[in-house]
Amino acid sequence: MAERPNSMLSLRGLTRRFGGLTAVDAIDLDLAKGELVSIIGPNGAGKTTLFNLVTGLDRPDAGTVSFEGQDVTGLSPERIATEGIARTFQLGRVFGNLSVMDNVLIGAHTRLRAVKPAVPVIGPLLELGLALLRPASVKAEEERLREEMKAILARFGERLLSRIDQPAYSLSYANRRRVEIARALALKPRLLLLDEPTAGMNPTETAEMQALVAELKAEGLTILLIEHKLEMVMRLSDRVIVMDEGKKIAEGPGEQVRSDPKVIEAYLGHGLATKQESAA
Ligand SMILES: Nc1ncnc2c1ncn2[C@@H]1O[C@H](COP(=O)(O)OP(=O)(O)OP(=O)(O)O)[C@@H](O)[C@H]1O
Repeated sequence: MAERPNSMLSLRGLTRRFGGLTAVDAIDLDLAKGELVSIIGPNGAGKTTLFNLVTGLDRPDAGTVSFEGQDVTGLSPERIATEGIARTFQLGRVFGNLSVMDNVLIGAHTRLRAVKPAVPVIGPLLELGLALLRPASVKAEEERLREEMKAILARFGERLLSRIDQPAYSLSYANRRRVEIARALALKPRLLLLDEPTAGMNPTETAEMQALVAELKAEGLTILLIEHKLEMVMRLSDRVIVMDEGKKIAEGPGEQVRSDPKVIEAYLGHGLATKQESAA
C-alpha cells in the first residue's frame, strides 16, 4: 500500500510478535496533519504495543513507521521525541520526587536538546562556557522557559498552577495524569499520542480532559488517541480504527464502525461490553 501524499504518520505492515502471539499484525495506518484518529478495541488488542512501536519504546519485527516523510522505524524514544512525537502512558508516568514544574521542564529540555549544535564533544563544553560567561542571559532563558511552562500548566486552570512546586507524588491521580500531558505538550510536538488519558477519571475529570483534547485538536495538533470511553471517541474523532487480536478489523467514521457487526462481535467475544458501558 503506497503512502498517502498528505500523510503525517504512515505505518505500513507494522508487526510485533511476542513468542507465538502476534500483538500487532501487519497494521497499515495513515494520519493526516490536524487529524484526530482514535484506536479502540478490546483489552489485549495491541493498541499500546502499536504506540510503543511508533514511539521507539519497542521495535517492530516487520514493517515501517514514517513521520513527515522520514523513516523513523526503530529509532530510540529520545530521537522520536525530538522529531516531534510526544506520548503519554496508559498508567501515567511522572517523576514522583520532582516538582510539577520540573516534570514539565523535562519535556522542554528534550525539545531544546534537539536544536542544540550537533557537535558531540565541543557542544557541551561550549554550553558550559557560555553558561559561566553569560549567567544573566542563561537566567533570562530559564525564566522565559518557566513562563512558557506556566502557560502550558494554565491549560488545566488552577489544578496544577497552584501546585507548581509540589512533588508529583503528592498529587491526586488525575493531576499526575495532567502533569504527564503538560510534559508532552512542553515538547511542542507535532504529533501527540494519548494512551487512555481518562482512565480512572470521574465524569467531571473526563469531561475536562475531553475539552482539553478538543482544544488541542482545534489548535491544529495531530492526535492519535487510545480510549475506551466510546462517547468521547465519537465526539472527538475524525476517524476511528478498531483493532482486535493485533489486526485492524474496521476503520471509518465513528458511527459507522460502532454499528459494524465485526466490531460488535469483537467486543462481545471478549466480554468487554460491560467495561465499555460502564466507561462510557
Ligand atoms: N512485552 C510483552 N511481552 C509479551 N507479551 C506482551 C508484551 N506486551 C504486550 N504483550 C501482549 O500483547 C498483546 C497486546 O497487548 P497491548 O497491551 O498492546 O493491548 P491493548 O490493546 O493496549 O490492551 P488494553 O486495552 O488492555 O491496554 C496482549 O496479549 C499482551 O499480553
